[in-house]
Amino acid sequence: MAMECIATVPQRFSVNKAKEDSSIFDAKLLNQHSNHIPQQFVWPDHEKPSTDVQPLQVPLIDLAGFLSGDSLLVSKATRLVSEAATQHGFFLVTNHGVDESLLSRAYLNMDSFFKAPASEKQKAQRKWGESSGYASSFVGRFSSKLPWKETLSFKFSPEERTHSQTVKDFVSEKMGDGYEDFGKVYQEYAEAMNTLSLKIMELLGMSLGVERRHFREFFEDNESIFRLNYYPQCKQPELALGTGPHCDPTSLTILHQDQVGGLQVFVDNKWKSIPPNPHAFVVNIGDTFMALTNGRYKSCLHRALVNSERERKTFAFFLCPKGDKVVKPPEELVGSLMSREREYPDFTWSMFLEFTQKHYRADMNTLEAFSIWLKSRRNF
Ligand SMILES: C=C1C[C@]23C[C@H]1CC[C@H]2[C@]1(C)CCC[C@@](C)(C(=O)O)[C@H]1[C@@H]3C(=O)O
Ligand SMILES: O=C(O)CCC(=O)C(=O)O
Ligand SMILES: [Fe+2]
Repeated sequence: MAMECIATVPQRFSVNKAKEDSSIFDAKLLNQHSNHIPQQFVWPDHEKPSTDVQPLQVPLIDLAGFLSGDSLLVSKATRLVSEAATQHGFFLVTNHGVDESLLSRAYLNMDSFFKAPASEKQKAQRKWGESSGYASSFVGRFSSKLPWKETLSFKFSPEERTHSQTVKDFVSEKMGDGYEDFGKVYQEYAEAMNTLSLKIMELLGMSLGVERRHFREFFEDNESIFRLNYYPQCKQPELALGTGPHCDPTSLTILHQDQVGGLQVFVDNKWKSIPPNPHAFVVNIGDTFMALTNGRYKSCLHRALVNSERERKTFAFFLCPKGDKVVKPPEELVGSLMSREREYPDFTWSMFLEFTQKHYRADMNTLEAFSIWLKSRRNF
């Protein structure tokens, strides 16, 4: 069984809520001036990367086959998704309809941003408590176990709902002239992820035996997060982590990884790798969707390693419901039919997101810690 997200002691944010000082983490400087990484980036022994890691057997779902309506292909896709989502929450999607040239433009633009001077990147500096903007290793947000990465995160809502291009507008507002193409390519990428995620929601709905449109309609007016993960080379990769062990608090993650590799999932008490496949997206269930299925589909522990030879780049699209929507499972997944009592309280994504941005560093226990926090607030 995979290590699904369960309860223990919550982690706290560092006391210092001052503006993040991203100048402390400049990997180029760190890599040039020392053979040792700063102590804040060294993880405890029990969390350091392990070496002898086997690949996880993850099903490859043919999305076009599912959408074709061919009954054999539909039943194969729903069976594979149901098995994977029940066990460890990860599956691969191919024949996804996302244009390969869009992917290559997205990788090219990523290089140009993350290789720019810190002063340029800081134009989009993420503010404390905000989920969008540029952040380098979250210096100032956390005081230890810092991830060896820089990130640029955007809020995304479908244009037909907001009548605005949220990603493109963010780039033009924060970065100004010279970033028109940059904003355009990531607006297009986020829109492609939105389309793909709603198709996957149809597949998930059918695999759970609920109405095909149930979850698609729940997420149509989503308020999602699109994040670029840039993992610089690291001189001591055996001591560091690009992204620490966690379950995604969001609903569904659609990840594209470059050819470097480093994503691992904790299944059957062992870390297992998900090797790169340029033609497929890695899809995983998040905490919020686990709650929407009353615990039937699992949000599981995963992490990202770094290496000393090559930088690593990934795109993570985190599908999230509209912030004020109540997250509760459909009747079919609760009560006598399924003989399952409610696993989690009703909540809204905006409260859960605020919990992860202001009170609790997402790890393997986020949803349980949030449930406890919610109950304590509701008792007052
Ligand atoms: C809602 C979110 C919080 C994080 C980004 C999205 C989904 C994944 C979360 C995260 C990646 C889990 C590991 C810790 C974290 C702090 C990180 O390493 O980036 C998390 C993100 C965040 O809080 O910014
Ligand atoms: O970059 C990766 O391989 C995984 C990143 C991740 O899990 C995340 O950003 O939530
Ligand atoms: Fe993740």
